[in-house]
Amino acid sequence: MKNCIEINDVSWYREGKAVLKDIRWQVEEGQHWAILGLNGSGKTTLLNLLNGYIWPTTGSIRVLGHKYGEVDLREMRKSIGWVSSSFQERIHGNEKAQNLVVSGKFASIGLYEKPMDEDYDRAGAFMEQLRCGHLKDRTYQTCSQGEKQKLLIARALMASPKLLILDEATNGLDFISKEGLLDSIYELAGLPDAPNMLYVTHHTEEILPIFSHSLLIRRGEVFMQGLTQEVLNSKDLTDFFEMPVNLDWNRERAWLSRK
Ligand SMILES: Nc1ncnc2c1ncn2[C@@H]1O[C@H](COP(=O)(O)OP(=O)(O)OP(=O)(O)O)[C@@H](O)[C@H]1O
Repeated sequence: MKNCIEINDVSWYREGKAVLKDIRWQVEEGQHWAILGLNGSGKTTLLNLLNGYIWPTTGSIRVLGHKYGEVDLREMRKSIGWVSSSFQERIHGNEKAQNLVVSGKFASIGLYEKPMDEDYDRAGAFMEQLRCGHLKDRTYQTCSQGEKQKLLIARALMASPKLLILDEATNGLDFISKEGLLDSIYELAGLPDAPNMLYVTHHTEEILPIFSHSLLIRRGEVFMQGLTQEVLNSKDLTDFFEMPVNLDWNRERAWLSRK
């Protein structure tokens, strides 16, 4: 089995302290992982390393078979989709939803190259898949938070990424919108040529059964990693959060409450 991600003994220091320390993590091709960590634990730093926006102080990184340092990162990033709610602020509000999605093919914000009819057809198909096809002629700024997230995922899919990072994708969504988005993410995993997905979240109950593995990060270090069903349990999460918690599995999702 080939590895999609190999992070070997990676540390990243800033201001004399380790923001990430001795990270060892491997994601096999075809696996989908959840990444769980408290605020400031180092998740965004890890994603920045994966995308080559920052460089490890020590250790090595290999993504999709390419060792960082020996590969053109701009080319690499075309294979990595990163959907983050913070990215929403960088979108021109008066962009038409359909054009925003199509622009994902060129991995740029705004349309600079002339798309072809088939690009619009593909964009339309992804929008249908994510149940936001009806928005195609709407401007981005008139879409709700949940609709914007779906458009950004459709946009990321246009580049046919091999790795898709969903970074706090449900931020600001109400219950119905959140569950709708989770349904769409679940369905994405079932598509032929589905990308490997990483799902970064603060909420255990959002970790769908497709995320077979989980990585728990605490204070810049890997606290635990492995099969989600094994990693997510009351005892280990009590240690992880340093607060007594109960974890109940219901409909293959892990619901956390305070003891
Ligand atoms: N360039 C930097 N210089 C100094 N400290 C940094 C730098 N970047 C991140 N940090 C610190 O490293 C820690 C981890 O930050 P990071 O953004 O990776 O956390 P996170 O897990 O993504 O948090 P959140 O869930 O709140 O987004 C934080 O304490 C942050 O202040």
